[in-house]
Amino acid sequence: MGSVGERKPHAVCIPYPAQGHINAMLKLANLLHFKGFHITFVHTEFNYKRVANAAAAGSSVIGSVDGFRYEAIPDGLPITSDLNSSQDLRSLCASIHDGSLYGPFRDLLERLNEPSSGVPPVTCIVSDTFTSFTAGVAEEFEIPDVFFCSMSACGFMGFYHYKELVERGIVPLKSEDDLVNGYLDSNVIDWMPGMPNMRLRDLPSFIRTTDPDEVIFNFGLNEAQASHRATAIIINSFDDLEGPVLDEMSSTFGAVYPIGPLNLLCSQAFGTVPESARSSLWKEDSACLDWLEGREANSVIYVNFGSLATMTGQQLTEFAWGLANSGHDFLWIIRPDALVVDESAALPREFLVETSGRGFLASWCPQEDVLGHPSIGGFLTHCGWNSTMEAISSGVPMICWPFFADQQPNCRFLCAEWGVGMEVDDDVKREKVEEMVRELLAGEKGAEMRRKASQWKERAIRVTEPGGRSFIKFEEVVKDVLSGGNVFY
Ligand SMILES: O=c1ccn([C@@H]2O[C@H](COP(=O)(O)OP(=O)(O)O[C@H]3O[C@H](CO)[C@@H](O)[C@H](O)[C@H]3O)[C@@H](O)[C@H]2O)c(=O)[nH]1
Repeated sequence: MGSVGERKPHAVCIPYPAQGHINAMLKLANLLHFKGFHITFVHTEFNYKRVANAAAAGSSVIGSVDGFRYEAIPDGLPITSDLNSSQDLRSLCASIHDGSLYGPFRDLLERLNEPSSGVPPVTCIVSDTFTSFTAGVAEEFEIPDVFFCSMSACGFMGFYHYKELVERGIVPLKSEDDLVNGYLDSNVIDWMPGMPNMRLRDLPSFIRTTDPDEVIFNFGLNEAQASHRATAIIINSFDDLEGPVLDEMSSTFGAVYPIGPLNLLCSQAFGTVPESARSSLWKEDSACLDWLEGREANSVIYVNFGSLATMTGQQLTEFAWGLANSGHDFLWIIRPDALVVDESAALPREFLVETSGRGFLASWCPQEDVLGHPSIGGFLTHCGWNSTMEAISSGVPMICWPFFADQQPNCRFLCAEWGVGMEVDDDVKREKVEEMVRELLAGEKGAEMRRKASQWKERAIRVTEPGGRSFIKFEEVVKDVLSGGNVFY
């Protein structure tokens, strides 16, 4: 690494190529840029096209600014022309596992290090915990590779414990019946430190298989174990929220730096989340913010299941009538690719008539602005970790419908540990949705959850302010690890 004042340090940031991971990594990259790093942010070619497409509509940023450049590398999968659809997760995991990104990523670093590249030599890699192949590249170039965990600690450690679940003969499940006969609910795991009373159903969802070769289960197992190769781990969480699990992570991996909520750390540094951290893969519809303007405080339920969750026509209909029958106003985001295609998946006309004037539908929105709007009284969410952190940062209580991956442990902690969530069954029923929306927006339990949510908000703000734990941890990882001990800012 160049010495103080000679050359800028240069971090190459590579997220796992999906929206939730990209958003969080881009915030971290902006913070490092703010600290004086030259940044190369690496998308896959497909996502680069999608971000560029959304950028044309003002929903994202892709153009290079001083000292912050984007690059694209192939991921080994065919590039489809449908820029509104996410890639198939199983194929993506298989392709990453097979090493498709390794060569292109290595070649990129070599190119960046050529004197003619016009950028400083690469001094560190910041890579997603689920793109651990970068550790091999970092060893070759003899630079640190700091892993960034865009998940919760409980989610990540859930994946880490996959190995022991296999060793103990718990996963794969013995029979398909175990998926439906209550087995996942009645089996409580008591040996995961910091994660009390976890039922099997609360673990990252890929354990729900009888196939020992299940692709995503094995991908999650291997990637989490590979985090032992990281120089250090940065995580978008904070001590107050996940203390015991973070302690366990630290004793397992050594240097762990909780710096979340990243959205607040960014607002703290820049006054707001900067334009350059906008990375939507879909075009945003900002008209919903105008619509929210006319509503009373805490009166609207916001419904959004993130960038990957899909639902059947049946589930769509149950949610629709649950919202309609609650009598409350709602803002519902349904992505163009959110519906399972072989179902009859359109919103019933009667529902649209019934809710005319008190519902707003859109396909993607500026979520952080929405959650920060005073009219929002509750969030019906899939419990993706960014959504969870953004809701906590805004003091918004949640109804949880976890779809997959780390969303199950996030839901468990939201409901059982942090007191700001209530869970809808996998098998969603309109009566339950109606009851929960009413309870959340107008009931006593909802009021108590709102009170707790606003306490979490205060704590989240405190830890990201100067002198707060996350603020300090960020300063430490920059100084001690990413800049190799050199103070350059
Ligand atoms: O209309 C929308 C919907 C979402 N978002 C943003 O998109 C991100 C969504 O992230 P997240 O809530 O984490 O959900 P996923 O997109 O599903 O994220 C994936 O990545 C997360 C981080 O690793 C995991 O926690 C999830 O389980 C995984 O599905 C958030 O920053 C939202 O603010 C928008 O801006 N507008």
